[in-house]
Amino acid sequence: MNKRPVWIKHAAQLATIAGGTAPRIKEGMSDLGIIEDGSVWIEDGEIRAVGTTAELEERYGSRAGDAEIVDASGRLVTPGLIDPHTHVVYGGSREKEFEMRLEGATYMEIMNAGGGIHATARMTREATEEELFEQSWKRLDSFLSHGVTTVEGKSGYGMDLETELKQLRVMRELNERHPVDLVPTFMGAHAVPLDWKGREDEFVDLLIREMLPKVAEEKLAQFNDVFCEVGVYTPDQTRKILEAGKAHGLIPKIHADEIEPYGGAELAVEVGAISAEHLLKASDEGIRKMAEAGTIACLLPATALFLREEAARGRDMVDAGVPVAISTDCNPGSSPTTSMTLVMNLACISMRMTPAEALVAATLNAACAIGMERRVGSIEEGKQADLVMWDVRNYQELQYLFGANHVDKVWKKGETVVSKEGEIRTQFVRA
Ligand SMILES: N=CN[C@@H](CCC(=O)O)C(=O)O
Ligand SMILES: [Zn+2]
Repeated sequence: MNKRPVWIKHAAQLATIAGGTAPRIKEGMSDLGIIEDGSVWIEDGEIRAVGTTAELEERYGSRAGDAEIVDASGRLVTPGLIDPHTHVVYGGSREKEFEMRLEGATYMEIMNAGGGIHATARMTREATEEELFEQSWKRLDSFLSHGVTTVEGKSGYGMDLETELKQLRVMRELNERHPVDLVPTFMGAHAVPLDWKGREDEFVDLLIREMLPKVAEEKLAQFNDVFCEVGVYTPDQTRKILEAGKAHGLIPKIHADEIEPYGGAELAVEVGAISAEHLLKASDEGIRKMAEAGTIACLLPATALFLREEAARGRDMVDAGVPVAISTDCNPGSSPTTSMTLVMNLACISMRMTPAEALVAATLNAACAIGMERRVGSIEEGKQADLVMWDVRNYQELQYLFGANHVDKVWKKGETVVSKEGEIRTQFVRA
């Protein structure tokens, strides 16, 4: 824990996103609570005060000598970004499938032939806990370097009790030892294991009978997710798994309407899911129901890009009143990226969300999608001091200068965990 307070001063724009813990909808998604010449006082890992630099001078000026002072002149400061949907703990890599897809194979063809999720499951089963820990640690470092301070992670590359528990235990240890907060989700129903093909209902029963109770007993997950998709789990099987999870205190999430329209958005509402993920093919009725119920749409535009699919209808969802969050979906098959900045850029470019909406979707609404809204997602007194200073002047520039990493500094619980000062060593000399 940083013993000295940190005083961030003179931010050109401090995007606080302050004002309540409910997910933002409609115009609320454009309200960034910007303070110009903004200032934040951080102490004991918490945000203690937020205001203009002049206001904080009055309150803390006498203590300036005790503090580490950070001059944020000309820069944007935001809450740490939050990634509410990842498959960050996995073994191996699938770059050959990427090539196969470019040569014409589809994602589902590769998976049905025993590749895809099954290939990663084989590599994850073979990996030791130490190997998974080390590989995933590096990915969490990469998230941090992109300004992401909280990440959700799913199991699902085992689909047998032993490997599911192994993935979840690795996540627990990462959460304890890595600065990033890692929020765990059980996803034993990520695919139908190859040796259970044709006996899907029996596998669902096994998952409910053996896996869910063990995961719950060891308190290894907060959420329960299912890949509800044509050729994977039907809506009925999904409902059964999620209802059983609820009885163990696990909150439902659904990979819904990703490849084919399948009533996944409607089912998310019916089972009281906190969020529905993907939604590329969600129906108008599903979107309407999600808006009515306040179910969060977790949209994954980098996945759509990487699979060369049309992105979800982010603009329509925001306009319909659905609370929208965005995420990398970091995984080895459909989105091997850790860049939430790219995801924000794509939210604007592929889904016609505005720069402000994209930032809310990657902070407060993302926090709400994983039940972390009381601790993170905005810059407010009492919240965890997770912040990013960006080398851009305003929030529009962050989305406009796309494809680059503009992170300058990242604080996690008040500690500097990324600092790019002096990283580039060229020297500009005017001719
Ligand atoms: N669609 C299902 N699951 C993951 C992909 C997992 C993989 O291909 O390894 C997703 O969310 O995109
Ligand atoms: Zn996913």
